[in-house]
Amino acid sequence: MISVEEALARILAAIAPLPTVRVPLPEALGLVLAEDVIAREDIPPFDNSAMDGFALRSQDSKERQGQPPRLKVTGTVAAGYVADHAIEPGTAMRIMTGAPVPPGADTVIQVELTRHGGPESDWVEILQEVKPGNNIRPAGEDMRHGQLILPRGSEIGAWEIGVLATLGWASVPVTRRARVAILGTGDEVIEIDQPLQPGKIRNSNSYLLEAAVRRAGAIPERLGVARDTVESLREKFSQAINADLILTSGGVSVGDFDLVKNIMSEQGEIQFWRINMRPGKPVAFGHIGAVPLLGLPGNPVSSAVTFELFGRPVLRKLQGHTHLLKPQIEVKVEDGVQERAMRRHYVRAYVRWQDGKFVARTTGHQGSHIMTSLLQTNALLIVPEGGVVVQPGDTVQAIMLDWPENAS
Ligand SMILES: Nc1nc2c(c(=O)[nH]1)N[C@H]1C(S)=C(S)[C@@H](COP(=O)(O)OP(=O)(O)OC[C@H]3O[C@@H](n4cnc5c(N)ncnc54)[C@H](O)[C@@H]3O)O[C@H]1N2
Ligand code: MOO
Repeated sequence: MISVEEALARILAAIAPLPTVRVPLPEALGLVLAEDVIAREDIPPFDNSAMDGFALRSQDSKERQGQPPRLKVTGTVAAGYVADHAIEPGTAMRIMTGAPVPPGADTVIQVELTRHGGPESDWVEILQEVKPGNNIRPAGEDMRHGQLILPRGSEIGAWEIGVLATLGWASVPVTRRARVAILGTGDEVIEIDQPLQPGKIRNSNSYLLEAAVRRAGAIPERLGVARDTVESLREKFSQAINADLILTSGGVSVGDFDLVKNIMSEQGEIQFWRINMRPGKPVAFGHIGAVPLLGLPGNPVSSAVTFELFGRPVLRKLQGHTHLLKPQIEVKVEDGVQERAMRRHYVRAYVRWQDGKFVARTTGHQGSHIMTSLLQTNALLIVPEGGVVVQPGDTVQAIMLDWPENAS
């Protein structure tokens, strides 16, 4: 049996990022930029007003003999339009937020600091002296033509989409999404819309994995369930040949019908199987032809947990991410973990912030068949190898499943 760290390192070493494609900007959410984004113009593109008010020359805002200066209003510049004349000494123009500053003006005073005769008024009194540049957002203040704005490798979130839209990137070069073939195995496993029969259980793993794959930004394809025969598995694997990753569940342990490993040796190679962890000991990794295959255990909780620990980082690496792993923090375990495991134990828990600390409560019975132990889980507590008991109030490391992956 190898350690979790060694397994992860060996799996990731066998994975390379997928090719680059160009996608429409809205579809780039969650993907990784494949080229540097360099501004091809200044942003803002022109000097513009930060306030609704009046554009004027700052000299004209100075008091005269204790009186506020009174200027002639020569027109209005609305956002989206350009003034058709310049500001001359002693004049001002009404200006709206976002409108280009007219030539001749070097400052803007907000409307609240003026007195005027209404929207059509041809005069305005300036009630406060304003400095040059006041309320003017200069061209290029945000981004300069030629400036590197987002380096390749950046993850595209909603805010990056906003920046790219600002620069007019209607389509974006990204590392493409991974296609993932998902295969259940086992004669006992039936489809979820079938009535239960003696000895049978529903194929929950394929659905859980499909959702988890989609949440990781990849494209899942469920191939159904292979019977416990070499022929059935061969037939299913032949459908997965164009995938970027094959995920199986079940059939990787030592039972008489655990045949996934046999097919891996027949059609590719097994790099390893069995990891010193609970749940999830019989994880297998290798290839079918050139396609990497991650064989997850059949027990549903084992399959869910090992997907988070190995499958998700694989998908992130395939999709060009450099931050692969969820952050770990120290938490205080309110209820403790009494179940002893000789393997490293990943205990499902809910972590909350309370009185200045992270506090965890486990989700109850931790058997690898207890689906309900996955509910209300937002963290995996790491109980070290060797049968360690965690007493109530003890501190352990927790992997925060809902937090974004770390720089690592
Ligand atoms: N003699 C040994 N037996 C077992 C060992 C061992 O070391 N020696 N390891 C146990 C552990 S730990 C695990 S985990 C399981 C993993 O076995 P497999 O990955 O080969 O999975 P199966 O035997 O096919 O199934 C295990 C369990 O999961 C249920 N299952 C399978 N597929 C699905 C599915 N798609 N949806 C829902 N549930 C599924 C299946 O019915 C079994 O109950 O092996 C132990 N045995
Ligand atoms: O590794 Mo198994 O996943 O303990 O149930």
